[in-house]
Amino acid sequence: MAAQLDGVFEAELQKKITESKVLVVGAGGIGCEILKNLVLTGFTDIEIIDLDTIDVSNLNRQFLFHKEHVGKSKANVARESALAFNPNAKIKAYHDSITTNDYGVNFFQQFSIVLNALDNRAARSHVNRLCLTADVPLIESGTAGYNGQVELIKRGLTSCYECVPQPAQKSYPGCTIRNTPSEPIHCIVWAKHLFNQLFGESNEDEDVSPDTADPEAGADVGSAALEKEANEKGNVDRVNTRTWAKQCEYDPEKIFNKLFFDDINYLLSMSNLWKNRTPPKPAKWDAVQEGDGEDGSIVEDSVTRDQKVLSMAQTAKVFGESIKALKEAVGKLPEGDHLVWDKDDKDGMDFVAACANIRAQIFGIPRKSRFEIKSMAGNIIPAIATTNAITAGIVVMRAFRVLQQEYEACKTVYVRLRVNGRNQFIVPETLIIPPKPKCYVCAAKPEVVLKVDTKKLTVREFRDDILIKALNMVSPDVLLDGTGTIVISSEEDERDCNNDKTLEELKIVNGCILKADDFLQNYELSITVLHKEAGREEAPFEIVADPDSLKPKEEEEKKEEVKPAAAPVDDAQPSTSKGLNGSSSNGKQSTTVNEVEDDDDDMCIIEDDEDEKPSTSKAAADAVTTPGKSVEKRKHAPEDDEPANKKAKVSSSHPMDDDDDDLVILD
Ligand SMILES: Nc1ncnc2c1ncn2[C@@H]1O[C@H](COP(=O)(O)OP(=O)(O)OP(=O)(O)O)[C@@H](O)[C@H]1O
Ligand SMILES: [Zn+2]
Repeated sequence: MAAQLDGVFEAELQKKITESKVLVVGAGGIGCEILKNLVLTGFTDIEIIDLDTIDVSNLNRQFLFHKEHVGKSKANVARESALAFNPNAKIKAYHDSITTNDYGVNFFQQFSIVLNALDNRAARSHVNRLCLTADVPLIESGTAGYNGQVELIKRGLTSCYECVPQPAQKSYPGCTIRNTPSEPIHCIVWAKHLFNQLFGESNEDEDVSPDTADPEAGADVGSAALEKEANEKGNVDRVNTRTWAKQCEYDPEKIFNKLFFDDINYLLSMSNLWKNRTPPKPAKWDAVQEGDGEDGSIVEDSVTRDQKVLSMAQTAKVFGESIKALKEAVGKLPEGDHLVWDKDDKDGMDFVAACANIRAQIFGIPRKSRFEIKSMAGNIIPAIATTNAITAGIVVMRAFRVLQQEYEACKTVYVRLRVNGRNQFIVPETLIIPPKPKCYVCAAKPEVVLKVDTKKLTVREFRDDILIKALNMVSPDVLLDGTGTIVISSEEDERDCNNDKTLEELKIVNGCILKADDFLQNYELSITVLHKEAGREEAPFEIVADPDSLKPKEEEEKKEEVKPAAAPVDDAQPSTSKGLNGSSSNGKQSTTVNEVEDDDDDMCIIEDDEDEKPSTSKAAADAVTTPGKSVEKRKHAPEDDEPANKKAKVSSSHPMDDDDDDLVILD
């Protein structure tokens, strides 16, 4: 590699590049560029993960992929193509989602640096949290059209991805969507919801039926209308939309007439809604088919079909065809499974475009071409290959700085379409933005690492033996981070059904993070779970924590002052993995704990080095205390036990004016 030639990079950087191990998350527009840059600059130990397969629409900018790769795993093909640049590189590809439990804290800890090239918040937040917990620097990047951004996220130094809440995606009031649409986007959102009701994962909030609770309609107007209609016709049995559609075998005519005639008539009966609005005009399948003199021919040419606003008769045909195709697709799935709407899936897109346009016509809203609807439905801002390339270039330049621990040079960078007053189109922030003290993700809060056999420990044992007995909580609530699943609730009975399940059964496995909150004591803990198979002789759990950050058990505090210190663990054993154990409620004790005279101790806490707060499993433990006590520290960390990767201190007084970040500041 050119970059490995002497003189291209300074020797020290070259060495760091060769020795580092990098994870790239996402092999799309930015990910492909990053991978190529890494390989060309001499990185040789790289892992890349992407859950997706290659789509034709990716080929214009994701240049590691070609026509023959369509349908194949992005991560695998990106690996193969990048190896052509440097066959000596070691690249491991995962065709998987980074959010699955296989990629926990242990997985992240192997890397010197993580480079995000993702396209969604959920995955970004997930990687953000894992990198913070694993204390691995993360370079986050993103582009939207001509704009790009590269940002370093480093625990304790910079703000994290979630320090500032991301603006919520625009949402529309349910009543507007269900009852009174006035813009094309309202009809598009309704059509996407309808897709989910009929074929996808239905969600009560996304019901597409007229909304009788609309405050504008006035009390009971809707339900009165419904009763009247039901009495007259005897057929308005509002069963679940999917059940109803299945019952009528997804007959396009019946679905059309229900959605666009019956439901619209029903809306009309809510007369308050139309006092100051143009009322909708119900449409009947037969009448629309006839086309009222319109062109009703099927448009074969896909470009025209995409770009032209079709006639209503043509739209009705697309509606019918797409329902047939989607019915077939859903029929092939196992019972209970559902389709997922994707703008790139022809039938799903046809269905949404057709339904949105039919509804728009009924409400007197301008109809749109399929192409326009696709952009709006997929929230699409066209991806620009050059922005991705520039952004990925900055990502890798930032990676060099991080490897050299020159964090203060890693200010966030923005890529812009037009130059600013200083003639820059690649614009760095003036400061490193520090963590937000109240950030619920990265603000320093007590962290605990729990090593436990997740296949055996039950939720009840976790609550009673670990949270209550060992960590001194009183009435904890516990959430699984990332998914938000409630594992333990302080509300009586709310989650009792979980009690006899193992942690693994609740998807709490290696690397998961639990947020435990005991609001009675204003006591919050972040618990990183590490799975360990406990041998018969071993205690079932082990906790690594900074005892200063744990709440003492108040009444016991005094009583235990005279209690003997913890087990005489050999001072030369600073390891977290030896000799410091807990015991389960069944009273089985580990060998080490047996040495404690007063062996009603449930566990020993391994305390992190004070300077290394907030603690992580990475920090070497250096003292032992007994549980429940307000922590008598026995400091015995020999100097050479300091973790090698102690945080680099960042000097805020570092003179920035001579910043030689040659790539980024273009004056
Ligand atoms: N949870 C995840 N785990 C792994 N990869 C992910 C995850 N979420 C998203 N990705 C990947 O991140 C990449 C983001 O790339 P990009 O923004 O170019 O998206 P794209 O889907 O390739 O393009 P477009 O959205 O413009 O059609 C995609 O390849 C996507 O599959
Ligand atoms: Zn934060």
